[in-house]
Amino acid sequence: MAYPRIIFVLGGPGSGKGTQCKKLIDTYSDFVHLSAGELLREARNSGSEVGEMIEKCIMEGSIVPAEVTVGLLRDAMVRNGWEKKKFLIDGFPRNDDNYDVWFRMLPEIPVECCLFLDCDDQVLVNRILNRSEGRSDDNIETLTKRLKTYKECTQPIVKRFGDAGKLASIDALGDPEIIFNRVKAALSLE
Ligand SMILES: Nc1ncnc2c1ncn2[C@@H]1O[C@H](COP(=O)(O)OP(=O)(O)OP(=O)(O)O)[C@@H](O)[C@H]1O
Ligand SMILES: O=c1ccn([C@@H]2O[C@H](COP(=O)(O)O)[C@@H](O)[C@H]2O)c(=O)[nH]1
Ligand SMILES: [Mg+2]
Repeated sequence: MAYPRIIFVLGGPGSGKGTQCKKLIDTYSDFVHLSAGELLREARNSGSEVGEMIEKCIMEGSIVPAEVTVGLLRDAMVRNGWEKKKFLIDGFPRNDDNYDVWFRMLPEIPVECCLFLDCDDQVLVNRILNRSEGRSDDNIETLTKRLKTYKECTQPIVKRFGDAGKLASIDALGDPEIIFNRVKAALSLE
């Protein structure tokens, strides 16, 4: 059986994960972009108890239990055609629980690397507060909590990938096109 290739994409809120993933799928037809946050935003509208729990986590900048998120990611991979694809998993894994449950639920899928977009706090704040996508969590109160969660829970995950020799880290300051050149170089594309 041919398994998909997995590239996790991490970075602070506003570091450009979605922007760079879009550039990758527009350039390379075998890439599929799955944003964990986007899948959760869709799932919160289900009207179920799980939907209410997701809404609470999003507004608190906290992390949804891993079984929920990994289930959504796995279903999305299956919908997209499991085999021979390269999945960009954007905004996941965000904490130890995410990391451990992913490898427990999907042990057979090889993870190629984690692409990490490194960006200053002040730049993150400016980008998020100027984003005009109508996201309910793009306000200073929730953003402050998202940044705290990122530092306390997600940065240690970046370190875990580094310790495993699977981290592709790039400077995410500058023009999106220049950053895209760094992304391609970090992923050995072109
Ligand atoms: N290199 C860049 N320079 C300036 N603005 C940028 C850059 N990259 C992205 N942006 C803008 O910053 C905002 C956040 O970018 P994006 O949505 O890609 O970030 P993200 O990492 O996916 O954030 P989140 O974690 O909140 O989903 C968007 O308005 C985007 O257009
Ligand atoms: O794996 C994940 C991804 C996201 N969340 C929650 O969603 C929001 C928004 O995520 P973005 O990546 O910025 O779109 C995030 O603050 C978390 O509350 C999650 O719990 N788990
Ligand atoms: Mg995003």
